[in-house]
Amino acid sequence: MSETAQISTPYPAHLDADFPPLKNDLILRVARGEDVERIPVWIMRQAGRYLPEFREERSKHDFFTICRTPELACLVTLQPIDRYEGLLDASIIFSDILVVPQALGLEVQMLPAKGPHFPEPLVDPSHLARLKKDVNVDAELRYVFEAITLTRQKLDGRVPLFGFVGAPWTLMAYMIEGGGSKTLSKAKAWLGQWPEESKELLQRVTDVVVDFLVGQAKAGAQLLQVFDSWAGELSPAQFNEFSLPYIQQIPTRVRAALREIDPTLAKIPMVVFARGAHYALESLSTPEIGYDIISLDWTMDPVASRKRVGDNVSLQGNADPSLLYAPKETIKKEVAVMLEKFGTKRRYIANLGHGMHPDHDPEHLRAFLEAIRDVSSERNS
Ligand SMILES: Cc1c2[nH]c(c1CCC(=O)O)Cc1[nH]c(c(CCC(=O)O)c1C)Cc1[nH]c(c(CCC(=O)O)c1C)Cc1[nH]c(c(C)c1CCC(=O)O)C2
Repeated sequence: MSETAQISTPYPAHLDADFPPLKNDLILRVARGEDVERIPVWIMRQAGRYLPEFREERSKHDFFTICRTPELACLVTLQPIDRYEGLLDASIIFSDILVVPQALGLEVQMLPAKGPHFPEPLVDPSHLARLKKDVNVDAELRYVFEAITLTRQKLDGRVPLFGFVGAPWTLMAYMIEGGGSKTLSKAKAWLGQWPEESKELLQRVTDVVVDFLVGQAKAGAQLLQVFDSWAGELSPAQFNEFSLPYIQQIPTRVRAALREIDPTLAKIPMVVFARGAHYALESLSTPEIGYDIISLDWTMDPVASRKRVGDNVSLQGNADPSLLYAPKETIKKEVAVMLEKFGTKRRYIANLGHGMHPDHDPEHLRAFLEAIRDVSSERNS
Protein backbone atom coordinates (compact mmCIF):
# COMPACT_ATOMS: atom_id res chain seq x y z
CA MET A 1 0.00 0.00 0.00
CA SER A 2 1.31 3.45 -0.83
CA GLU A 3 1.86 5.96 1.94
CA THR A 4 -0.94 8.24 0.73
CA ALA A 5 -3.44 5.38 0.72
CA GLN A 6 -2.56 4.67 4.34
CA ILE A 7 -2.92 8.28 5.36
CA SER A 8 -6.39 8.58 3.86
CA THR A 9 -7.89 5.62 5.73
CA PRO A 10 -10.53 7.07 8.07
CA TYR A 11 -9.31 8.01 11.50
CA PRO A 12 -10.86 5.53 13.95
CA ALA A 13 -13.61 6.63 16.37
CA HIS A 14 -12.62 6.78 20.04
CA LEU A 15 -15.28 6.53 22.74
CA ASP A 16 -15.07 7.45 26.44
CA ALA A 17 -14.23 3.85 27.34
CA ASP A 18 -11.00 4.11 25.30
CA PHE A 19 -9.63 6.83 27.60
CA PRO A 20 -8.76 7.16 31.31
CA PRO A 21 -11.85 7.99 33.43
CA LEU A 22 -12.62 11.68 33.85
CA LYS A 23 -11.93 13.01 37.35
CA ASN A 24 -13.25 16.56 36.88
CA ASP A 25 -16.51 16.86 34.92
CA LEU A 26 -17.59 20.30 36.25
CA ILE A 27 -17.63 21.93 32.82
CA LEU A 28 -19.64 19.08 31.27
CA ARG A 29 -22.16 19.35 34.10
CA VAL A 30 -22.51 23.08 33.46
CA ALA A 31 -23.08 22.38 29.77
CA ARG A 32 -25.92 20.00 30.72
CA GLY A 33 -27.47 22.61 33.04
CA GLU A 34 -26.72 20.71 36.26
CA ASP A 35 -25.83 22.38 39.56
CA VAL A 36 -22.15 22.62 40.48
CA GLU A 37 -20.33 23.05 43.78
CA ARG A 38 -17.99 25.64 42.22
CA ILE A 39 -17.66 27.44 38.90
CA PRO A 40 -15.41 25.81 36.31
CA VAL A 41 -12.88 28.02 34.53
CA TRP A 42 -10.62 27.79 31.50
CA ILE A 43 -8.93 30.54 29.47
CA MET A 44 -8.86 31.25 25.75
CA ARG A 45 -5.22 31.05 24.57
CA GLN A 46 -4.26 29.43 27.87
CA ALA A 47 -1.33 27.83 26.06
CA GLY A 48 0.72 30.59 24.48
CA ARG A 49 3.41 33.19 24.58
CA TYR A 50 2.70 34.59 28.04
CA LEU A 51 4.13 31.29 29.36
CA PRO A 52 7.96 31.09 29.46
CA GLU A 53 7.76 27.31 28.93
CA PHE A 54 5.80 27.93 25.70
CA ARG A 55 8.31 30.54 24.46
CA GLU A 56 11.09 28.03 25.15
CA GLU A 57 9.39 25.39 22.94
CA ARG A 58 8.50 28.02 20.34
CA SER A 59 12.16 29.12 20.10
CA LYS A 60 12.96 25.60 18.88
CA HIS A 61 10.09 25.09 16.40
CA ASP A 62 8.03 26.96 13.86
CA PHE A 63 4.41 27.60 14.98
CA PHE A 64 2.80 25.23 12.47
CA THR A 65 5.44 22.56 13.17
CA ILE A 66 4.16 22.51 16.74
CA CYS A 67 0.57 22.22 15.45
CA ARG A 68 1.51 19.40 13.05
CA THR A 69 3.56 17.32 15.50
CA PRO A 70 1.18 15.54 17.90
CA GLU A 71 3.83 15.14 20.63
CA LEU A 72 4.64 18.88 20.55
CA ALA A 73 1.00 19.98 20.34
CA CYS A 74 0.27 17.70 23.31
CA LEU A 75 3.24 19.05 25.27
CA VAL A 76 2.19 22.71 24.95
CA THR A 77 -1.50 21.90 25.55
CA LEU A 78 -0.50 20.41 28.90
CA GLN A 79 1.79 23.29 29.95
CA PRO A 80 -0.96 25.45 31.56
CA ILE A 81 -2.67 22.35 33.00
CA ASP A 82 0.57 21.36 34.76
CA ARG A 83 1.52 24.89 35.82
CA TYR A 84 -1.93 25.68 37.26
CA GLU A 85 -2.58 22.14 38.53
CA GLY A 86 -6.05 21.96 40.04
CA LEU A 87 -7.00 25.51 39.01
CA LEU A 88 -8.07 24.96 35.37
CA ASP A 89 -11.16 22.90 34.59
CA ALA A 90 -10.59 22.32 30.86
CA SER A 91 -7.79 22.09 28.32
CA ILE A 92 -7.94 23.17 24.67
CA ILE A 93 -5.95 21.41 22.00
CA PHE A 94 -3.02 23.48 20.75
CA SER A 95 -3.69 24.31 17.10
CA ASP A 96 -5.00 27.27 15.11
CA ILE A 97 -8.18 28.20 13.26
CA LEU A 98 -6.04 28.68 10.13
CA VAL A 99 -5.35 24.98 9.65
CA VAL A 100 -8.67 24.90 7.75
CA PRO A 101 -7.55 27.36 5.02
CA GLN A 102 -4.38 25.25 4.80
CA ALA A 103 -6.48 22.11 4.28
CA LEU A 104 -8.31 23.98 1.51
CA GLY A 105 -4.96 24.46 -0.21
CA LEU A 106 -3.85 27.97 0.86
CA GLU A 107 -0.41 28.60 2.28
CA VAL A 108 -0.36 30.23 5.72
CA GLN A 109 2.77 31.31 7.60
CA MET A 110 3.05 32.55 11.18
CA LEU A 111 5.40 35.54 11.15
CA PRO A 112 7.17 36.48 14.38
CA ALA A 113 5.56 39.60 15.92
CA LYS A 114 3.20 39.98 12.92
CA GLY A 115 0.91 36.96 13.22
CA PRO A 116 -0.67 34.99 10.38
CA HIS A 117 0.31 35.72 6.78
CA PHE A 118 -1.13 34.30 3.54
CA PRO A 119 1.40 34.90 0.72
CA GLU A 120 -1.38 34.45 -1.85
CA PRO A 121 -4.77 35.43 -0.43
CA LEU A 122 -8.02 35.18 -2.41
CA VAL A 123 -8.23 38.44 -4.38
CA ASP A 124 -11.41 37.94 -6.41
CA PRO A 125 -13.88 35.09 -7.10
CA SER A 126 -11.73 33.65 -9.91
CA HIS A 127 -9.40 32.56 -7.08
CA LEU A 128 -12.03 30.19 -5.68
CA ALA A 129 -10.72 27.79 -8.34
CA ARG A 130 -7.48 27.61 -6.36
CA LEU A 131 -9.26 25.97 -3.42
CA LYS A 132 -9.32 22.19 -3.19
CA LYS A 133 -12.68 20.55 -3.89
CA ASP A 134 -13.79 17.57 -1.79
CA VAL A 135 -11.17 18.11 0.88
CA ASN A 136 -10.23 14.83 2.56
CA VAL A 137 -10.27 16.13 6.12
CA ASP A 138 -9.21 12.76 7.53
CA ALA A 139 -6.00 12.99 5.52
CA GLU A 140 -5.33 16.75 5.63
CA LEU A 141 -6.01 17.32 9.32
CA ARG A 142 -5.21 13.90 10.71
CA TYR A 143 -2.35 15.45 12.70
CA VAL A 144 -4.93 17.39 14.78
CA PHE A 145 -6.89 14.20 15.42
CA GLU A 146 -3.71 12.40 16.51
CA ALA A 147 -2.79 15.31 18.78
CA ILE A 148 -6.27 15.17 20.37
CA THR A 149 -6.16 11.41 20.97
CA LEU A 150 -2.66 11.60 22.44
CA THR A 151 -3.52 14.60 24.64
CA ARG A 152 -6.69 12.99 25.96
CA GLN A 153 -4.58 9.97 26.99
CA LYS A 154 -1.88 12.14 28.58
CA LEU A 155 -4.40 14.28 30.44
CA ASP A 156 -5.23 11.08 32.31
CA GLY A 157 -8.75 12.34 33.04
CA ARG A 158 -7.59 15.44 34.93
CA VAL A 159 -9.84 17.79 32.90
CA PRO A 160 -11.89 17.56 29.68
CA LEU A 161 -10.35 18.52 26.33
CA PHE A 162 -11.80 21.11 23.94
CA GLY A 163 -11.54 20.88 20.17
CA PHE A 164 -12.24 24.01 18.11
CA VAL A 165 -12.65 25.63 14.69
CA GLY A 166 -12.88 29.11 13.24
CA ALA A 167 -16.36 30.12 12.10
CA PRO A 168 -16.86 30.34 8.32
CA TRP A 169 -17.03 34.17 8.21
CA THR A 170 -13.84 34.62 10.28
CA LEU A 171 -11.99 32.09 8.09
CA MET A 172 -13.26 33.73 4.90
CA ALA A 173 -12.05 37.09 6.21
CA TYR A 174 -8.52 35.73 6.82
CA MET A 175 -8.43 34.01 3.42
CA ILE A 176 -9.20 37.32 1.68
CA GLU A 177 -7.33 39.79 3.91
CA GLY A 178 -4.29 37.53 3.98
CA GLY A 179 -3.69 38.28 7.66
CA GLY A 180 -4.76 40.62 10.41
CA SER A 181 -6.57 43.81 9.40
CA LYS A 182 -8.08 46.80 11.18
CA THR A 183 -11.03 47.32 8.84
CA LEU A 184 -11.51 44.01 6.97
CA SER A 185 -12.18 46.22 3.96
CA LYS A 186 -11.19 43.59 1.39
CA ALA A 187 -13.29 40.83 2.92
CA LYS A 188 -16.24 43.16 3.42
CA ALA A 189 -15.91 44.42 -0.15
CA TRP A 190 -16.48 40.81 -1.30
CA LEU A 191 -19.83 40.73 0.56
CA GLY A 192 -21.08 43.78 -1.33
CA GLN A 193 -19.48 43.14 -4.72
CA TRP A 194 -19.80 39.37 -4.93
CA PRO A 195 -22.50 38.17 -2.49
CA GLU A 196 -23.20 34.89 -4.32
CA GLU A 197 -19.53 33.97 -4.62
CA SER A 198 -19.03 34.95 -0.96
CA LYS A 199 -21.79 32.49 -0.05
CA GLU A 200 -20.19 29.79 -2.17
CA LEU A 201 -16.92 30.33 -0.30
CA LEU A 202 -18.68 30.35 3.08
CA GLN A 203 -20.47 27.10 2.24
CA ARG A 204 -17.28 25.40 1.13
CA VAL A 205 -15.54 26.45 4.33
CA THR A 206 -18.56 25.29 6.38
CA ASP A 207 -18.42 21.82 4.82
CA VAL A 208 -14.77 21.42 5.85
CA VAL A 209 -15.42 22.88 9.32
CA VAL A 210 -18.24 20.35 9.91
CA ASP A 211 -16.06 17.38 8.90
CA PHE A 212 -13.23 18.76 10.99
CA LEU A 213 -15.37 19.02 14.15
CA VAL A 214 -16.76 15.51 13.59
CA GLY A 215 -13.18 14.26 13.32
CA GLN A 216 -12.14 16.08 16.50
CA ALA A 217 -15.05 14.57 18.48
CA LYS A 218 -14.20 11.09 17.09
CA ALA A 219 -10.59 11.62 18.09
CA GLY A 220 -11.55 12.31 21.71
CA ALA A 221 -12.46 16.01 22.07
CA GLN A 222 -15.08 16.38 24.85
CA LEU A 223 -16.38 19.88 23.98
CA LEU A 224 -16.21 21.89 20.75
CA GLN A 225 -15.90 25.68 20.39
CA VAL A 226 -16.59 27.74 17.25
CA PHE A 227 -14.61 31.03 17.17
CA ASP A 228 -16.23 33.82 15.14
CA SER A 229 -13.56 36.30 16.21
CA TRP A 230 -14.48 38.81 13.52
CA ALA A 231 -18.26 38.62 13.79
CA GLY A 232 -18.33 42.12 15.30
CA GLU A 233 -17.08 43.71 12.09
CA LEU A 234 -20.41 42.85 10.44
CA SER A 235 -23.62 44.86 10.68
CA PRO A 236 -26.59 42.93 12.13
CA ALA A 237 -27.97 42.49 8.59
CA GLN A 238 -24.62 41.28 7.25
CA PHE A 239 -24.23 38.90 10.19
CA ASN A 240 -27.68 37.45 9.50
CA GLU A 241 -26.81 36.95 5.84
CA PHE A 242 -23.14 35.93 5.89
CA SER A 243 -22.34 34.47 9.29
CA LEU A 244 -25.39 33.12 11.10
CA PRO A 245 -26.66 30.78 8.31
CA TYR A 246 -23.31 28.95 8.35
CA ILE A 247 -22.76 28.99 12.13
CA GLN A 248 -26.23 27.52 12.53
CA GLN A 249 -25.60 24.57 10.22
CA ILE A 250 -22.75 23.37 12.40
CA PRO A 251 -24.34 21.77 15.51
CA THR A 252 -27.08 19.90 13.62
CA ARG A 253 -24.75 18.57 10.95
CA VAL A 254 -21.98 17.65 13.39
CA ARG A 255 -24.40 15.82 15.70
CA ALA A 256 -26.10 13.98 12.82
CA ALA A 257 -22.75 12.68 11.59
CA LEU A 258 -21.67 11.69 15.11
CA ARG A 259 -24.97 9.92 15.79
CA GLU A 260 -24.26 7.61 12.86
CA ILE A 261 -21.00 6.58 14.52
CA ASP A 262 -22.21 6.37 18.13
CA PRO A 263 -25.14 8.14 19.86
CA THR A 264 -23.02 9.06 22.91
CA LEU A 265 -20.65 11.09 20.69
CA ALA A 266 -23.58 13.22 19.43
CA LYS A 267 -24.12 14.62 22.95
CA ILE A 268 -20.89 16.61 22.82
CA PRO A 269 -21.44 20.16 24.17
CA MET A 270 -20.86 22.94 21.65
CA VAL A 271 -19.87 26.56 22.32
CA VAL A 272 -20.17 29.57 20.05
CA PHE A 273 -18.08 32.73 20.50
CA ALA A 274 -19.20 35.52 18.16
CA ARG A 275 -16.94 38.29 19.37
CA GLY A 276 -18.50 41.75 19.12
CA ALA A 277 -21.84 40.47 17.78
CA HIS A 278 -23.89 41.73 20.73
CA TYR A 279 -26.97 41.99 18.50
CA ALA A 280 -26.84 38.24 17.74
CA LEU A 281 -27.22 36.91 21.28
CA GLU A 282 -30.88 35.89 20.87
CA SER A 283 -30.41 34.26 17.46
CA LEU A 284 -27.35 32.28 18.58
CA SER A 285 -29.03 30.90 21.68
CA THR A 286 -32.19 29.36 20.20
CA PRO A 287 -32.60 25.64 20.96
CA GLU A 288 -33.15 24.93 17.25
CA ILE A 289 -29.56 25.93 16.48
CA GLY A 290 -28.27 23.75 19.28
CA TYR A 291 -25.31 25.50 20.93
CA ASP A 292 -25.19 24.59 24.63
CA ILE A 293 -22.88 27.43 25.64
CA ILE A 294 -22.63 31.04 24.45
CA SER A 295 -19.28 32.71 25.05
CA LEU A 296 -19.47 36.45 25.74
CA ASP A 297 -16.83 39.10 25.14
CA TRP A 298 -16.16 41.67 27.87
CA THR A 299 -18.38 44.35 26.38
CA MET A 300 -21.50 42.36 27.30
CA ASP A 301 -23.25 42.83 30.63
CA PRO A 302 -23.77 39.42 32.34
CA VAL A 303 -27.17 40.24 33.84
CA ALA A 304 -28.60 41.73 30.65
CA SER A 305 -27.16 38.84 28.60
CA ARG A 306 -28.75 36.23 30.86
CA LYS A 307 -32.13 37.94 30.52
CA ARG A 308 -31.80 37.92 26.76
CA VAL A 309 -30.84 34.24 26.37
CA GLY A 310 -33.18 32.72 28.99
CA ASP A 311 -32.30 29.75 31.20
CA ASN A 312 -31.69 27.01 28.68
CA VAL A 313 -28.12 27.79 27.64
CA SER A 314 -24.94 28.25 29.62
CA LEU A 315 -22.88 31.43 29.41
CA GLN A 316 -19.09 31.63 29.29
CA GLY A 317 -16.78 34.58 29.86
CA ASN A 318 -16.26 37.43 30.10
CA ALA A 319 -13.59 39.34 32.06
CA ASP A 320 -11.74 41.99 30.08
CA PRO A 321 -8.33 40.41 29.35
CA SER A 322 -6.76 43.71 30.46
CA LEU A 323 -7.98 43.03 34.00
CA LEU A 324 -4.91 40.76 34.27
CA TYR A 325 -2.66 43.86 34.16
CA ALA A 326 -4.26 45.12 37.38
CA PRO A 327 -2.92 44.39 40.89
CA LYS A 328 -3.95 40.99 42.28
CA GLU A 329 -6.30 42.60 44.83
CA THR A 330 -8.19 44.34 42.01
CA ILE A 331 -8.40 41.07 40.08
CA LYS A 332 -9.96 39.40 43.09
CA LYS A 333 -12.51 42.19 43.56
CA GLU A 334 -13.52 42.21 39.90
CA VAL A 335 -13.89 38.42 39.89
CA ALA A 336 -16.27 38.66 42.85
CA VAL A 337 -18.39 41.20 40.94
CA MET A 338 -18.38 39.04 37.80
CA LEU A 339 -19.45 35.91 39.70
CA GLU A 340 -22.13 37.83 41.55
CA LYS A 341 -23.58 38.90 38.21
CA PHE A 342 -23.40 35.51 36.46
CA GLY A 343 -24.35 33.47 39.54
CA THR A 344 -22.32 30.54 40.84
CA LYS A 345 -24.64 27.54 40.94
CA ARG A 346 -25.38 26.62 37.34
CA ARG A 347 -25.11 27.48 33.65
CA TYR A 348 -21.91 29.51 33.94
CA ILE A 349 -18.27 28.88 32.94
CA ALA A 350 -15.71 31.51 33.89
CA ASN A 351 -13.25 32.69 31.22
CA LEU A 352 -11.87 35.91 29.82
CA GLY A 353 -13.87 37.78 27.18
CA HIS A 354 -11.07 37.02 24.69
CA GLY A 355 -7.62 35.41 24.78
CA MET A 356 -4.48 35.87 26.88
CA HIS A 357 -2.05 38.58 25.73
CA PRO A 358 1.64 37.74 25.27
CA ASP A 359 2.65 40.30 27.93
CA HIS A 360 0.33 39.00 30.66
CA ASP A 361 2.02 37.92 33.88
CA PRO A 362 1.34 34.20 34.52
CA GLU A 363 1.07 34.92 38.24
CA HIS A 364 -1.78 37.36 37.61
CA LEU A 365 -3.61 34.63 35.73
CA ARG A 366 -3.06 32.42 38.78
CA ALA A 367 -4.66 35.12 40.96
CA PHE A 368 -7.67 35.20 38.58
CA LEU A 369 -8.05 31.40 38.66
CA GLU A 370 -7.70 31.23 42.45
CA ALA A 371 -10.29 33.96 42.87
CA ILE A 372 -12.79 32.05 40.70
CA ARG A 373 -12.26 28.91 42.78
CA ASP A 374 -12.33 30.67 46.19
CA VAL A 375 -15.23 33.03 45.57
CA SER A 376 -17.46 30.44 43.92
CA SER A 377 -16.76 27.67 46.48
CA GLU A 378 -17.44 30.11 49.29
CA ARG A 379 -20.70 31.37 47.78
CA ASN A 380 -21.91 27.81 47.16
CA SER A 381 -21.00 26.40 50.59
C1 LIG B 1 -8.42 34.58 15.30
C2 LIG B 1 -7.77 33.31 15.79
C3 LIG B 1 -6.52 32.77 15.33
N1 LIG B 1 -6.30 31.60 16.03
C4 LIG B 1 -7.32 31.39 16.92
C5 LIG B 1 -8.27 32.42 16.75
C6 LIG B 1 -9.60 32.49 17.46
C7 LIG B 1 -9.47 33.02 18.81
C8 LIG B 1 -9.14 34.48 18.88
O1 LIG B 1 -9.95 35.28 18.39
O2 LIG B 1 -8.08 34.79 19.42
C9 LIG B 1 -7.50 30.25 17.82
C10 LIG B 1 -6.33 29.73 18.55
N2 LIG B 1 -4.98 29.96 18.33
C11 LIG B 1 -4.25 29.27 19.22
C12 LIG B 1 -5.12 28.51 20.02
C13 LIG B 1 -4.57 27.47 20.97
C14 LIG B 1 -5.27 26.97 22.06
C15 LIG B 1 -5.38 27.89 23.25
O3 LIG B 1 -6.34 28.68 23.29
O4 LIG B 1 -4.55 27.76 24.19
C16 LIG B 1 -6.43 28.83 19.63
C17 LIG B 1 -7.75 28.35 20.23
C18 LIG B 1 -2.78 29.27 19.35
C19 LIG B 1 -2.03 30.42 18.84
N3 LIG B 1 -2.23 31.09 17.66
C20 LIG B 1 -1.26 32.05 17.52
C21 LIG B 1 -0.37 32.01 18.64
C22 LIG B 1 0.88 32.85 18.85
C23 LIG B 1 1.81 32.70 17.69
C24 LIG B 1 3.21 32.34 17.98
O5 LIG B 1 3.52 31.52 18.87
O6 LIG B 1 4.04 32.87 17.23
C25 LIG B 1 -0.86 30.99 19.47
C26 LIG B 1 -0.26 30.52 20.76
C27 LIG B 1 -1.11 32.96 16.35
C28 LIG B 1 -2.34 33.54 15.78
N4 LIG B 1 -3.37 32.84 15.27
C29 LIG B 1 -4.35 33.73 14.86
C30 LIG B 1 -3.89 35.04 15.13
C31 LIG B 1 -4.66 36.31 14.85
C32 LIG B 1 -2.61 34.93 15.67
C33 LIG B 1 -1.69 36.06 15.99
C34 LIG B 1 -2.07 36.78 17.19
C35 LIG B 1 -1.24 36.32 18.33
O7 LIG B 1 -0.04 36.14 18.11
O8 LIG B 1 -1.78 36.16 19.44
C36 LIG B 1 -5.64 33.32 14.28
